[in-house]
Amino acid sequence: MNDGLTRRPIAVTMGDPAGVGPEVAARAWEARRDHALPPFVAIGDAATVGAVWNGPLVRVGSMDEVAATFADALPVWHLEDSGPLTPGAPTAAGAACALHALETGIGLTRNQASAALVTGPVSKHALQGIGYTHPGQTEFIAERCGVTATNAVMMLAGPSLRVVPLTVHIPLAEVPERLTGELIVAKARIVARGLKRDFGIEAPRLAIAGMNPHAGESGRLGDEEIRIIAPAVGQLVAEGVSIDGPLAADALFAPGIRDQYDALLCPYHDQALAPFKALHFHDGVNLTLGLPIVRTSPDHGTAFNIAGSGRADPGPTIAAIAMAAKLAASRARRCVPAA
Ligand SMILES: NC(=O)C1=CN([C@@H]2O[C@H](COP(=O)(O)OP(=O)(O)OC[C@H]3O[C@@H](n4cnc5c(N)ncnc54)[C@H](O)[C@@H]3O)[C@@H](O)[C@H]2O)C=CC1
Ligand SMILES: NCC(=O)COP(=O)(O)O
Repeated sequence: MNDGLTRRPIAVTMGDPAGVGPEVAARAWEARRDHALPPFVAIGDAATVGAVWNGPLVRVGSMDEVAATFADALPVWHLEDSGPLTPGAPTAAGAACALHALETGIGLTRNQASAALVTGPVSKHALQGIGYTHPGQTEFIAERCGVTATNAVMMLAGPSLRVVPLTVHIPLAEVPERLTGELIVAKARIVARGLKRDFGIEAPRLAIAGMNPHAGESGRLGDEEIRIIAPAVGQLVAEGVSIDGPLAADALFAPGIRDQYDALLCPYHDQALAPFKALHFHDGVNLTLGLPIVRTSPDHGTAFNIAGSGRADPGPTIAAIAMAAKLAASRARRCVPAA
């Protein structure tokens, strides 16, 4: 990474102040040399880091300051006092701070002050309590970038597996009506493009899981595979996308089968994320394809049950920062336009 664009620091939001976000950001900084992490700035309430971590931190207000201080202290872009803090006990003021941090991180990355955005874990429930209407951070970032929610594609990526939930934060009962051919085609195209542009895979191989047991058993166990998934696969193949399926989801994740593909597309959230976390809970990254900016996130939530106890593993945050830097460098090398 030796050009001006990739030397820009990375913006890391700390998420909900009562969650593990502040401590994993701080512990990622501690691991900066071991993992060759680029300079990054933690965005949120500086007091929340101080409450759970004894290391050196410095308040900054510009990316030049981040670059100048990162070697010796964790740079913190302090936004506001988020009120009395009890780790594990979210508050409305904390949710407001998390949202402010997200807005700030998006702004810094959209205007190219930072090379990439890494978002810390938020409580969707706490955010909704202050009027936030998006299902997650992905859709909010997409909206701020002028991208529709369908075209902002969640991917979970680890060293040995990439998965894409085609529907995300909706009740399971709504999956059959929300899983449409248009959705599958739109997301699969973005995944294929993202694997090429961000991961350098020239001919990506995709597979899509069936929604029902045994991929519907020829219609006996459900007909979404016949009505919706197979025609979408046919359209994608006709367009030149390499995609197999619908395949029985239980076997798709078996070693030797999953390894044949660069990404596995799954009709619903847990179908993708449960096997992914079984393999990559400690080094998995959530990233968003289809955006004009690079955005990654650790693959876990606020972990209120262990916040402040020192037990939170910073591994996923370290992986998210490292992947953000890699993707930003890859886009800079390829001179990918901001669109
Ligand atoms: N990217 C994001 O902002 C995400 C936010 N969430 C939100 O987080 C909240 C809690 O969700 P949960 O389903 O309980 O998931 P969670 O990931 O917060 O916790 C699930 C289990 O994993 C453990 N865990 C999580 N991160 C860990 C870490 N770094 N080291 C060690 N153990 C860890 C927790 O202690 C808990 O036992 C919800 O409000 C949810 O919306 C959930 C997933 C992602
Ligand atoms: N389960 C993944 C998750 O909750 C991440 O959502 P987002 O906040 O990144 O949209």
